[in-house]
Amino acid sequence: MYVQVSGVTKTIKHKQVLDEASMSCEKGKVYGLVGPNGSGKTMMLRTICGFIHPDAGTVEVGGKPVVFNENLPVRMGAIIETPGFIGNKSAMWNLEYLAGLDKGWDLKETLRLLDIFNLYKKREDKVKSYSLGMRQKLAVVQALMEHQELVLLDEPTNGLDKASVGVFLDEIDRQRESGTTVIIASHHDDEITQVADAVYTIGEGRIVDCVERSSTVKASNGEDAEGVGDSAD
Ligand SMILES: Nc1ncnc2c1ncn2[C@@H]1O[C@H](COP(=O)(O)OP(=O)(O)OP(=O)(O)O)[C@@H](O)[C@H]1O
Repeated sequence: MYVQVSGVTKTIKHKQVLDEASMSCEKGKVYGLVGPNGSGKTMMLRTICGFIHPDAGTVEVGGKPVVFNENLPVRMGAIIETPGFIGNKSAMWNLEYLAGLDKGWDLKETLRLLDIFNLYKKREDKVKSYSLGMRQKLAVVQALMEHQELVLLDEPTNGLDKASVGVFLDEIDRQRESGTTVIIASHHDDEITQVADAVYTIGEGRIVDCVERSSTVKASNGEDAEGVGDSAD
């Protein structure tokens, strides 16, 4: 498995935000992560990034352990929480700045992504002049522009118009074809159903279900069961 989260438990300020949560993701597949507000979707993504230190359990990406503040997944792009762009600088400046010295950054790919999301002509405009949806699309461009192996997206279509959602879903298909593993946390079930190879459901910090598009259910504990919608535990 490319991503392996095993029995992660985390308590923050006396609240258990993850409760022995486990999920696994194959390379080159797209996963949905759904669940009610406060169920732990963002916490799960932060755990995979190595942004939180679990009280128990382990995370591995690409066969390497992810350790808080030490070993973070290297080939990873993400939108987690509100994307932080510098408003007084142009979109292009922000993308180049965030790309830093990463050898994976690809100008041609970045311009292609700006183009498909209708931002190409506005790439030299200051980000503070961008609308909410435009900023969100810029964040998607930033998460995808470096040919990452793993992309984690928290509510990536928030604020996007219908046409832009379509462009986004097509782009995720393209990412899958190029071998990227994508995990999308979302409340938009219709979009997730359309694009994901498998959908994990989280409730009160526990992964409670995993439904694969092939209609075979594979529980997070590794057991197989037949039929869509069966519980994972
Ligand atoms: N810094 C924090 N301190 C204490 N509790 C927190 C903190 N951050 C998140 N939580 C709690 O962790 C739980 C999981 O939050 P999380 O943000 O992962 O939920 P979510 O599923 O992403 O929700 P939403 O759909 O609203 O985005 C919630 O109960 C939330 O109140």
